[in-house]
Amino acid sequence: MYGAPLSGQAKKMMLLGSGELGKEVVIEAQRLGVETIAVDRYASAPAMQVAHRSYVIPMLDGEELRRIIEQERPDLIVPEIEAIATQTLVELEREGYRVVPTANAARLTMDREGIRRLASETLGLPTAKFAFADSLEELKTAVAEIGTPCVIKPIMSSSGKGQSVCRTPDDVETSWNYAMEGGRAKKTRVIVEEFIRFDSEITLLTVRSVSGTTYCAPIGHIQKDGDYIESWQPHEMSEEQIREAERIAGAITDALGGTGIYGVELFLAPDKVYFSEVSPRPHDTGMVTMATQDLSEFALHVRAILGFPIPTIRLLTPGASYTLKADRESESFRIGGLEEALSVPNSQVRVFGKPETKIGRRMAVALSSSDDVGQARRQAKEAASCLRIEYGDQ
Ligand SMILES: Nc1ncnc2c1ncn2[C@@H]1O[C@H](COP(=O)(O)OP(=O)(O)OP(=O)(O)O)[C@@H](O)[C@H]1O
Ligand SMILES: NCC(=O)N[C@@H]1O[C@H](COP(=O)([O-])[O-])[C@@H](O)[C@H]1O
Ligand SMILES: [Mg+2]
Repeated sequence: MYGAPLSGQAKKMMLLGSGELGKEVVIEAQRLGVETIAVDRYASAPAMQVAHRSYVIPMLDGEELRRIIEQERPDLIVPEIEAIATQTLVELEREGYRVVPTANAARLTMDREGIRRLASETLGLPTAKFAFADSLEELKTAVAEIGTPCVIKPIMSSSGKGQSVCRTPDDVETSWNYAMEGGRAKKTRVIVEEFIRFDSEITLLTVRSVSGTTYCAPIGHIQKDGDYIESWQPHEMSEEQIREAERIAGAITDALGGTGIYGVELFLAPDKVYFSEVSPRPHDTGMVTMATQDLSEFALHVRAILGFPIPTIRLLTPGASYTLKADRESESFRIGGLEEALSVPNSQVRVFGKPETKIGRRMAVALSSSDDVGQARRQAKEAASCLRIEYGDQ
């Protein structure tokens, strides 16, 4: 039971991170009458544009984070990005605040080392071989140990930032420099992973709620430079692959605990399913669920974290998503081509409303449905290709 937003008796949800995924979480929370507060490192972030109010703070600054949380006293603290002062969240949770799904899940997934050691060393889940390095010299040793090709990533980064494939020992220095430029926090540590030659990769959205653990239909996706371009649902898998994927997703989400949606990323190789990483929150590739499921991944997250039941999740139709990315840095731009994009059958568009473009920044997504997943993919790609960014000085 809770009162109306802004009445003083409302259920208050604070989002830490206010991108495109948070925007949809806020919309779903508001549908259930929740008061929403959006926080991020920059003004006019997508979720801020739809939340009841917002704050701009450096998200890795524990004191600032504590200051606004103590000022607002939210019922639910909902991390939406990884780069947050998660140690402060752990302390606040101890003091009685609710962090979604748990402060420990946010802490462990904030850096690749925490989650990889949990998955591989504690739970014994199958992963690529990995090693860590804190300097160029250490990296050379780690690459020699893992072998080439291998993938090098800052331990704190997302959407492929600072990630590269190191094909020969001569590439190590280039990869190191690239990781140092792309990391999100001032950390120099990197992970080196064996390069997995997978047939396909999926996100298995896993929902933990009072109704138990439920798996959505697998989402296939294609990534370029470590960032997602295209996703579709359902992805065709054998019974055996589905069983193994659910076993892995069940094990990692049980270990992280709490309630909410998790995006479990898996590589499907001919004879093996590999755990790659997990988001303790809605997943970018899961935006497709806005076109395919009766409850999108955002609706599921909100329902689960509010403690409401989720008796069933229905896949209503196959569908696909395709992203629009900027190719320049600008504060003066317009997004056009919506009329053409929306002329594609069974297609929708989400324009995120980000205030600035950056090279490779995701600005919008096209969503399509069809009885045939291949057709849905073609439609989403066509709709996205109609969208264009016109820069102010053009
Ligand atoms: N060990 C690997 N072998 C082969 N490909 C890999 C490996 N690690 C990552 N990749 C490729 O790079 C993509 C991005 O990697 P990863 O998910 O670790 O990065 P990220 O920055 O956390 O991305 P996001 O935030 O979008 O999840 C993967 O989805 C996969 O396509
Ligand atoms: N792979 C993670 C992911 O997609 N996260 C989503 O992107 C936003 C950051 O975008 P930005 O870098 O364009 O500000 C995050 O806030 C989240 O919504
Ligand atoms: Mg990933």
